[in-house]
Amino acid sequence: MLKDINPTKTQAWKKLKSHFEEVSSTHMKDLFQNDKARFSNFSVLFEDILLDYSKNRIDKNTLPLLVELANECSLKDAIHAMFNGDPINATEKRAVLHTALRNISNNKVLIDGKDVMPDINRVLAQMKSFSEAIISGEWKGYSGKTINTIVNIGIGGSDLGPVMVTEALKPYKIPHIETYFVSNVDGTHISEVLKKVDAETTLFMIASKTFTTQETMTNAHSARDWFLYNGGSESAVKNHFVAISTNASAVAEFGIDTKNMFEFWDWVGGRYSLWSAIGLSIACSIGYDNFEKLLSGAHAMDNHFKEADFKENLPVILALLGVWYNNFFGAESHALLPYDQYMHRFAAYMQQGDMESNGKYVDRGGKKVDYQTGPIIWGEPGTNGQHAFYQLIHQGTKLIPCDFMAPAISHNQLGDHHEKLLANFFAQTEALMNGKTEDEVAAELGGLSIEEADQLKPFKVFEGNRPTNSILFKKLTPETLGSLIAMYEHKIFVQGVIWNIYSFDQWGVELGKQLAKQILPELRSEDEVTTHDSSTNGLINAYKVFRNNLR
Ligand SMILES: O=P(O)(O)OC[C@H]1O[C@H](O)[C@H](O)[C@@H](O)[C@@H]1O
Repeated sequence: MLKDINPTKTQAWKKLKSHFEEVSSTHMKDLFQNDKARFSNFSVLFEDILLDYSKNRIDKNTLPLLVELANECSLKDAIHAMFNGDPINATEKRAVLHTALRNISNNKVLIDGKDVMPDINRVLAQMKSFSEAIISGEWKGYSGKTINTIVNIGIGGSDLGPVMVTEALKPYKIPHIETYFVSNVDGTHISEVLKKVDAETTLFMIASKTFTTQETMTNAHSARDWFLYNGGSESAVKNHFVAISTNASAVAEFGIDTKNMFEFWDWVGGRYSLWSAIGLSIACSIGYDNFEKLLSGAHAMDNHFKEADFKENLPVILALLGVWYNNFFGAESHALLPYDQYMHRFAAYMQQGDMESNGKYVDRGGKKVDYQTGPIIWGEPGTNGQHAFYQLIHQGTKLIPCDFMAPAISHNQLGDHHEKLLANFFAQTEALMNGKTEDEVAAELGGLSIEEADQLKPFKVFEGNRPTNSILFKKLTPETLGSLIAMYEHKIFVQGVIWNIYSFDQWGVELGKQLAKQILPELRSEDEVTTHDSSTNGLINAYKVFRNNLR
C-alpha cells in the first residue's frame, strides 16, 4: 500500500517554499553566466538519450531539495511496491504491473505468491506466431487470400498507444500490411476506414480491456455487419476477427472464438497497455522482433528507474521539475514538443497517460487536496507549433514548461531538412531561456527615429526565463521509443506518489458514460424531455427538432 502523506506538510516542502522565494526572481541567463559547467552539471545521459535540464529555473540546491521531498513522500518504497506487484491501485484493489509485460530478463514477478511471467510469456508467444502468420501470408481470409489490412477497433488505452507507436515507427513498417485505427463512436470514423478496405483481405482486432466499452462494441458490431454484408459468413468471422481483452466471456458472447483471443490482465491499466496484447497491431505492423525491441527499450528504462540514484534518474528528474513548476511557480500546463514528424501523436498519447492518471482532486486518504495535482498536457510536433502557438510560450502571460525532444539522426536524410529542424529546436530553447533585452532590441532598431524605436521596443522585448527540458536521442528506434515512453510513464508515477493521489484508477470518466446511457433512450423517443436541467433538456429537444425537420 502507498502511504498517505500530504506533500505540503513535509519539511522539504517548507524548505522548497523559501527556496522558491530566492530562485523565482533569478534569471536563467545569470545562472548560465555564473556557472560555466551548467550544462554538464544539469544533464544526464542514459544509453542513447540525453536529458539536458539546465534550462530550468533551478540552482544547485533545487534538485537536492526536491529529492528530499521525494524521500519524505516515500518514493523509494512506492517504486518497490509497484515493481513488486503490491496492490497500489487501491481503489480497484489491483497491482500495477505494466513493467512485468516488458520484463525481458524474465525474473519472477509475484502477485499473491503467483508468478505472472509464464502467462505473459505465453501471450507473447501467441502474439509472435500470430503476427508472423499474418505477415508471412500463412493466415488466410475466407476466400483463401492473404491478409494485407489490419483494422484495430478500440478507444483510449486500447487505441492511443498502438496509434502513436505505429506512427512513430513507420520506418520499420512491413510494406505489405496496412494498419488502420477506429476509435470514435462517430460513424464517420469507421465508415471512412471501411471505404478503403476489402473484406476478403482485412483482419479486425477488437481491442478492449473490458469488452464492454460502448464505442468499441458499437464499432465492432458495425464492422461485423459490414463483413457479413460484403461476402463474409458467420463461419468466416474467425478468420477475420480477433479479440484482445481481459474479459473472455464477453468475447465469446460477441461471437469471437476464444482461441482467437489475446489475453491480458486486470493489473494492466488501459493507458499502460501497449506493452500487452493491446500491442498486437504494433507487432503486425512492424514485425514481432521490433515489438520485442520496443519492450526491451522500456525494460532498460525500468531498470534505470529502479536503480539509478534519484539525482541521476531521468523519470525522477522530469517528475520533480514538473512538481517544481506545478506547485511552486503555479504553472498549469506542460507542453510536449517532439521535433520529429513520426512522433506526431506522442503528445496525444501522453495526454491520456498523464491526465487520466493524475487528474485527481482526492488524495490517498480520501480527502480533497488543497494543492495542485496533474497539469494539462498538450503539444504538437515542431516546427509546426512554432508557427501556431509558440507566440504565447514566448510572450504570453502564462508560464509553460516545455519538453523539446528530437533524434540526432533522421530516418529521412533529405538535403538539409534535419539540420534545419534541429537548428529550430536549439534556437527555440535558447530564445526561451535568454529572451531579448531592451538594449538588444534598441540595437536592432537603430535605423528608426528615437520616437519610433521607443514605441516599438516593448513589443519586441522577450523576458525569457521560460523553462525547457531538451531530450536529444540518437535515432528514433524501437528501443529508444520504448525507453522514452517508459520514462514518461514513470514520471507520471513519481508525480502521483508526491501528490498523494492514486494514479492508476480513472473514476472521473464514469459519470459522463452513465449519463450518456440514460440519455440514449431519450433521444430515441419522440417525447419532449424534461428530466434534466434546462440546458440539457433544451439541447436534447432542439436536437429532436432539427432531426425531425430533416425527416
Ligand atoms: O479497453 P477498454 O476497456 O475498452 O477501455 C478503453 C478506455 O475507456 C475508459 O473509459 C478509460 O477511461 C480508459 O482508461 C480506457 O483505456
